[in-house]
Amino acid sequence: MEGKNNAAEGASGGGMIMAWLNKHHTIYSRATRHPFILSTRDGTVDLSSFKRWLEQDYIFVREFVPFVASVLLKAWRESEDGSDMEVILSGLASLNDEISWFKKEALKWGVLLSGTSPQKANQDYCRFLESLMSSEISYTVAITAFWAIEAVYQESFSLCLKHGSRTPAELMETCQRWGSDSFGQYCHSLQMIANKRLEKAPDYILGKAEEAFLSVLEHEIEFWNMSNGEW
Ligand SMILES: Cc1ncc(CO)c(N)n1
Repeated sequence: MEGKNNAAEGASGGGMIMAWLNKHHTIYSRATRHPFILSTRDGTVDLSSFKRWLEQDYIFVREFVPFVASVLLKAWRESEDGSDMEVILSGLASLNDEISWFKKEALKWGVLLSGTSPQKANQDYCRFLESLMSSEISYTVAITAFWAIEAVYQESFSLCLKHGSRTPAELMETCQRWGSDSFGQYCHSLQMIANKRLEKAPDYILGKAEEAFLSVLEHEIEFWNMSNGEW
């Protein structure tokens, strides 16, 4: 029988992704416990870093939309499971809300979004996203990268909401956007989809998916570095 395990495995966080998270624990922690996040949690974050992050992430999210659309298209073409599309579509829909949120937040901080250009780390990350949009990249690799991109933000910002954190009140909305339980649920659904695909994937696809996962982590670290003004 096929599909005997998914619910149980997902619930225990098993599968290939859990294996990778263990294997690549060090770099994963560098992406999810970056000094930028730790200083947000401790309330010592430099507000000019936060503003730089806000301005740059707005540019990133606009580029992220066509990437997610490309994953949706691949799901439609390659997945037999109709529920994959619904999860990806919900992600795409929430990006619409997110873009409005960035504009509102920028206004609050006096950050001008119209005249800004992407810094190098952002450009590199966006170029990487573009490479994943190619029709030559399989759904399995694309959904794995998509999960990783969302998971890094979830894991990072949820740290700033944990008991005992001293996140400044004016940064709470940002942390809740990605650190909330509902965003966590969504990431969990993406993880289950990715695991289900990886389970059936041939070795060469597994290799490419692992490589994409690691590239996401490297780009995320560079993105935080850039926000902190270290470039
Ligand atoms: C750089 C970056 N990574 C991940 C996310 C999550 O959507 C984001 N908004 N920005």
